[in-house]
This record gives sequence, structure tokens and C-alpha cells, in this order.
Amino acid sequence: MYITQVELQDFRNYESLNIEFHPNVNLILGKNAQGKTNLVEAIYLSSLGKSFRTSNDFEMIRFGKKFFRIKIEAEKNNEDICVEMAVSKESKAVKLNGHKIKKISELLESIYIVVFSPEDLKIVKEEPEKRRKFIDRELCQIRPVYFNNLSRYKKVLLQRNTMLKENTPKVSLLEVWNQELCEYGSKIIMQRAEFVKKIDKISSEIHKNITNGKEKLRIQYESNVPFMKDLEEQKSLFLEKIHLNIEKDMLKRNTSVGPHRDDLKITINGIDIRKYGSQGQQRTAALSLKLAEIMLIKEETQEDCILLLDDVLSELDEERQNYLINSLSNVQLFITSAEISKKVQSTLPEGKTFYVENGQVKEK
Ligand SMILES: Nc1ncnc2c1ncn2[C@@H]1O[C@H](COP(=O)(O)OP(=O)(O)OP(=O)(O)O)[C@@H](O)[C@H]1O
Repeated sequence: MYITQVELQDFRNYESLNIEFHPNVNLILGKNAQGKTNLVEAIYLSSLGKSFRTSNDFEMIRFGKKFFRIKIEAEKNNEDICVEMAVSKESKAVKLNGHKIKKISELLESIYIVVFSPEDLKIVKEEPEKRRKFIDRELCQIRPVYFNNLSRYKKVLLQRNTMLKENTPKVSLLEVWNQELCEYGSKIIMQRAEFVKKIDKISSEIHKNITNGKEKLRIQYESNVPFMKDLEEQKSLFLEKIHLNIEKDMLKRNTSVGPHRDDLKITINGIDIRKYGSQGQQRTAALSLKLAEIMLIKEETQEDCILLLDDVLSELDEERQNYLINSLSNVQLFITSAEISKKVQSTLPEGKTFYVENGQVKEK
């Protein structure tokens, strides 16, 4: 699978752009603040229908304009895929292969994209929310049903929290939200647990290779509602926990249990590296996780994803850079960087090089 062409109109600092990409490597070079990340952000929109940088779609509309339009074309198993999006302050319209879609979940399973930026290198040491996002982004791409459960869970959680903030919330009304929370939350917990088990296995093997067998990486799902193998049992355990915490929730005016509070426990040789890992260990574990994410997409979908390496290569030492590039034989790469050494460039498979300057792109 690879992106063949991108068209942008009034997207961030691009007034208009039409560009054809190489199926292997696309090197996007340019000075700071010229539009390199903006370009890969547009590409990413074709996978999940939303940005990896902002949750406000209209932020991407070019300053002073009323809407943006993008068109991303890709090829997958000799078939063409076309994703079009038009966003204004009031509306968002998405078309897949010429047909308007009603829900973003209809877009999923078309184009698989993984983004790797310097932010992702901090995933181990930063707050749990970042680690939950890591799980959610991947699961949403490979399991549209997860995307639906997560969206519903978030809505119910918001409604329950709004009710808890009222001066005298009615316990009977709260119970309606409790039931819904358990319905969707239990499915999320079970799918996350299964996903983390797979990621643990793959990333542990990768990490062993990167560290020449010295480090044993383990990723475990830390859920405040213990994981059960049966959905009905999971729901009743969740509900039990909710009921146990109801007074606390009413006092704090917030929902204290559920997958929105979960985390990933990341250990190396038994030590929790979220707290005690060196910066090098945390960054290598992050790299192992990212590579595991790419491999899991392949395992689950039989498709090679597209990888956006946004300003991240220069953050890795030569050994890690080589490991990364060499493990990605069939993956289309988009590499953005202010500069790239001749040595690294010589290790890359064939491709195209582009220079970005002030929202204009020139091919070398
Ligand atoms: N909605 C918008 N409309 C117009 N310009 C925008 C908009 N959003 C961001 N920009 C501009 O885009 C530029 C940043 O682009 P981008 O983030 O792609 O930089 P970059 O080339 O990746 O730089 P760096 O190497 O520093 O990461 C900035 O000049 C910013 O002002």
C-alpha cells in the first residue's frame, strides 16, 4: 500500500499543492516552519480522518480562509483508493472513492498510517494519556468496532461527568449512565488487553534484537478494572467497581474508574522504566513499541502500513536509525527533516527528494 498523490487547497500554509509521491521513500527536506509536518499531517488525515497534532479540524484551515480541501490517492493491492475531505468551521465532509461517508468509521481499514515523531520517543516517561492514545490510535485503525465503542464510551463518560457536576445528581439517572459506561467500557478493556498482549510479544522480540539480548522489555496492560475473559463477567465486575466508587465520584464530581484511567506498564528486566529508566532505555523502548505497532498492523491486516517519520531520524543514534530503516523493507516512508546526512541518505532505498519552502514544494 502506498500514497501516490496528494492535492491540497488552503491547508495550513499551503495555498495549493499537487504532488506525486514515490512508492518507497519520500524525503521531505526544508528549513524550520516551512510546511514539512503540515504535509505529512495532511497525509495522515486519510487514515483516521483526524490530525495527529490537533483535535480541532478547523485549525488546519489556512489563515484567513473559510475552508480547506485535501485529496489523497493511494494504491492498495493494485486498486486505487481516494480520500477527499473538505472542512470549514461549520462542517466536515469526507468522501471515500467518490462516495460521501456518514461516519468516520467507514473510512477506517482503507489506508493504514503510523506516525513517528519526537513526541513518540517520550511516550514511556510521559503521562498515561499518551500511552492510552498509542493503543487507541492503532486499535481504531485495525478495528473499526473499537473506534465505535471508544466514541460511545467517551460520550457516555462526558454525560456522566456532566451529571456528577450538577448540585444534586440523581442516583437513579446516574445508573443509566453506569450501565452504558460498563457496556462500552468492558469491550474497550477486553480489546485493549488482547492488543497489549500482542504488542508485548512483538516489541519484546524487537527490543531483544536492538539491545543484543541484554534487555527484556515487557508491556502490560494496567487496568483499574481487572481484565476478564468473558464479556458478561467483565461488565458485572466493572459495574461492581462503579457502584463501590459512587460516593467518591459524587464527592469528586468525576468518574474514577474505567478505561479512561488505564495505563501501560513498561518494564525492562523487571524494572518499571516509566519511573526508573534511563533516557536511552526509554527512547529505545519507544522505538521497539513503534516498530511493534507497524508489525502488528501487518499481522492483523496483511497490509504494509505507511510510515511518517516526522523529524525523528535525527533524534536517534546511527545504530537505531539503521535498525529502523532496515526493518522496514516494504513500508512506504515519508521522512521529514531539516537536514539529513549523506551517510543516512545512502542507506535509504530509492525514492524522491522534495524541498519545502514557505508552503511550496519542489522535487529535486
Ligand atoms: N492554519 C494555518 N494557516 C497558515 N499557516 C499555518 C497554519 N497552521 C500552521 N501554519 C504555519 O505553518 C508553519 C509550520 O509548518 P510545519 O509545522 O509544517 O513546519 P516544519 O517545516 O515541519 O518545521 P520544523 O522543522 O520546525 O518542524 C508555520 O509557519 C505556521 O505558522
